[in-house]
Amino acid sequence: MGSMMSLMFAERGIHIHFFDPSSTNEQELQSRARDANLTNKITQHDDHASLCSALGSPKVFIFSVPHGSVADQSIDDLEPHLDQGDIILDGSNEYWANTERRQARLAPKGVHFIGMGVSGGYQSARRSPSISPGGSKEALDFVFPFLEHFAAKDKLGRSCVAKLGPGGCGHYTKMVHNGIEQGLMSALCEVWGIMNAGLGMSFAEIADVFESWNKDGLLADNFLVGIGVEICRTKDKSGEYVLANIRDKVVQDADDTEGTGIWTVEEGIRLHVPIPTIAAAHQFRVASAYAARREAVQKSLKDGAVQPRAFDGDDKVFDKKSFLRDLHDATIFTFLMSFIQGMHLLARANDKHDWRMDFQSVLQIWRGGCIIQSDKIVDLLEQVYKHNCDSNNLLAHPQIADALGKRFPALKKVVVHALNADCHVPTLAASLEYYKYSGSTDLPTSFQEAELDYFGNHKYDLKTEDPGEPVTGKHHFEWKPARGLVDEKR
Ligand SMILES: NC(=O)C1=CN([C@@H]2O[C@H](COP(=O)(O)OP(=O)(O)OC[C@H]3O[C@@H](n4cnc5c(N)ncnc54)[C@H](OP(=O)(O)O)[C@@H]3O)[C@@H](O)[C@H]2O)C=CC1
Ligand SMILES: O=C(CO)[C@H](O)[C@H](O)COP(=O)(O)O
Repeated sequence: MGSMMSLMFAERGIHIHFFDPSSTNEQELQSRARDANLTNKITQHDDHASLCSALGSPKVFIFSVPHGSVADQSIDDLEPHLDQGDIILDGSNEYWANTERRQARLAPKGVHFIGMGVSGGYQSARRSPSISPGGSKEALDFVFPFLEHFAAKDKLGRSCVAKLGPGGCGHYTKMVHNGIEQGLMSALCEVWGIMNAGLGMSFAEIADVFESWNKDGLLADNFLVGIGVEICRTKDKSGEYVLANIRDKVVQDADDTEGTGIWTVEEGIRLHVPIPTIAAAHQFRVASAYAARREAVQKSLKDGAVQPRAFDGDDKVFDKKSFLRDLHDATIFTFLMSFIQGMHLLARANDKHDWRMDFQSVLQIWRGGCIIQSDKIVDLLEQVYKHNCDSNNLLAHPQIADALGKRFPALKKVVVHALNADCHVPTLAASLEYYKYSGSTDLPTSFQEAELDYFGNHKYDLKTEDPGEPVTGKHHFEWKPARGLVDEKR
């Protein structure tokens, strides 16, 4: 990412000075710079002192490093050379609280630290990524014209960057982006699995379906659907589909390369915001990482493996064309749920930390250059935020209720068929249940509340009372008095 951004800046006239502790990385960037005829715009430095002495004032740095201690180490190394007014833009995927800790560390020196989410993978980093910066107003004002110039542009030519607010809100927004990303990717792989195993469709046929989805309706121009078409069509030199040989193993959470999905789920739990679609997607891919364990379980199953099968039923009963329409609706439903849950989390964090973010700006950042680009879904959400919505409860908005309500029967049909054929639908099913329980006023949790009161005196609300806020109820029933040995002798 770092070398791609360096090339992008250099290509547009900015002289880049860089440092990387790995000589292999340095040589790679030099070689790419030579290929792009940019060597006069890119200068390598062998230590931080040399790097800093080459820069003007204020010095502006961009980090693109693994999350965790690397940024702390880099700050340790830079600190002796930093002056008041210098700005560090951390373009890594970093935990928002680490960003705030670094801001607090550098503030007494008058050095600004901006948590700057960068999205779109290395292809976007090379051309123009989607950028979500958060930090001090002074530093954001200073770098904004520069970021605006380099950020991705949407269809109307507007930049996909905004001054999001103070503290760690920029990295928080990028974290939520990646949580949503996991929800979308899971939904898409689940419907791909249903088409492939359940409906027996070839990769080429699935590509055609994804292509049609990418042209019209709420999935039009969706980035992940678009690259899905190419993935389903790409063959290697031997003429085999590349996808056909890829193991079902997503490891970047399990090996700690990436933390954003983990932090999103943790934040959902910490802030009491239900994000079941995102959490299910995350758990699914974490489970997928343990391929050897899955094989061991499969061997131990007495009745054979639980593997996805072709759907039963003859063609007269099962209309494939109409089922593909249902799959389309189920995908939209689950995509929408990923966005809604992500936005609920952001709204809660925004309230808690008093970041005063503008959610329309967040949506604008996601319009171009990033992985969750879903222009039509963002159009819908933008309308919702324009018209007086409760940002903590988007499901109650009439336009969201309409978009989900009319697709719910299709999602239900897809999940039922998938369950019957043992196809995998963790996020589709989680979205379905979330919809059901979020809109129900008759949950079986009354029984759970009774059990809690029975054994723990946890108290409850009465049905006749106002639904109220999530605070402890006023009522306790003495279901069974606590009795000791003394009581038994009586
Ligand atoms: N890949 C992607 O699609 C995206 C990645 N990101 C984020 O961008 C950041 C970079 O990702 P990516 O480019 O994929 O990862 P890479 O591993 O390719 O790059 C990370 C770079 O940091 C260097 N590094 C490691 N340790 C240190 C250190 N102690 N001091 C200085 N540099 C160090 C690495 O060197 P070495 O190779 O020697 O370890 C490498 O050059 C990450 O935070 C990632 O989450 C954000 C958006 C998209
Ligand atoms: O940040 C990114 C895109 O926006 C990176 O591609 C990242 O590797 C995605 O990781 P994950 O799916 O684990 O969140």
